[in-house]
Amino acid sequence: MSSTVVFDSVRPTYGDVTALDDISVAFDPGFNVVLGPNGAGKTTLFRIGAGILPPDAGGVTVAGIDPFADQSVKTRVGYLPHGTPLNGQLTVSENLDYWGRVLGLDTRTRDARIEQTAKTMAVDDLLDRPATDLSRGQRQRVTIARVLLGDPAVLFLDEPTTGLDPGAARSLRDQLDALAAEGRTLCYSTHNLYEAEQLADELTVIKDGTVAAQGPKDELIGRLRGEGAREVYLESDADNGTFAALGIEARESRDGWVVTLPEDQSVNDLITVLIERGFTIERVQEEETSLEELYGRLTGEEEVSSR
Ligand SMILES: Nc1ncnc2c1ncn2[C@@H]1O[C@H](COP(=O)(O)OP(=O)(O)OP(=O)(O)O)[C@@H](O)[C@H]1O
Repeated sequence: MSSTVVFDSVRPTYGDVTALDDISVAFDPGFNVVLGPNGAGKTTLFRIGAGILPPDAGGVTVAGIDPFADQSVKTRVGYLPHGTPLNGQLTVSENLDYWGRVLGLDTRTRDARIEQTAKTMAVDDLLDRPATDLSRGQRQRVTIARVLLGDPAVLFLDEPTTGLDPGAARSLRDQLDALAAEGRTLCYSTHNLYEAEQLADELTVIKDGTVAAQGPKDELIGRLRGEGAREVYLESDADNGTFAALGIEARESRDGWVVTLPEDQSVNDLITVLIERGFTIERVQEEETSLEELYGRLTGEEEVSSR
């Protein structure tokens, strides 16, 4: 069964604030990274998908079912809110057991799932520790083990690596990557463009309650690369007069030229013209367009990216 999540023209409001403006967007199995400035509407979208916040208009389906009409959503969909607390008075195992009860799992299933998810998230050696003793990274792994208890096909994870040190964040990302590779649908919000670039199969950028862009990560960045003027380094014996005659801005750099290609001109066209005029081209290097640049163009904002 496909575990695709489909939002169809959803419009949630908080009082007179319209958090999302008739958004239609779908998330397929794999790693879906959702980016957007503070207040863009990411958390709101996840809360709707998890069947927690009913929209005022529009609808959502998870694997074809309406999460607001069908209680099986509790085990089909896992939701990790930003800054999820654990009960510090209880051990890790008791926290997981409590959540298993909330999900309605029977004792045998609960025990089996606790053992399995604790292993998956590498917290099996922490089961008897009081939750209050855990480091932030350990706590975050336990909360994700908790989200996995119902064996959900769809996971909404709201900024799960915020506040983790680089090592803890990396190991958590590796574990989440493995979950996506199993065929689950991970919807993952972050403000960290480095991890978005590392993890995403599909990128969605939300701005002011609308979808500014969505697509496979490489395709989105590639699309941007084809837009606007861009710089290309050419190692060539061509001279400035030639570039000027072609109407192309160029400045000398190292053993060649940095040329600014207009939007409507391809590198191949330029190379062809230069070769026709008898010049040699030793090397061509196009500027890489980064996700940071894409994000900046789509949202008009600079995002802080912490590695
Ligand atoms: N409980 C609430 N009551 C009133 N307005 C809210 C509430 N929750 C969110 N909003 C508003 O809805 C909009 C979307 O907020 P949301 O939390 O979904 O954004 P976000 O993209 O997750 O932001 P962040 O990156 O800061 O977590 C914002 O304008 C926010 O102020």
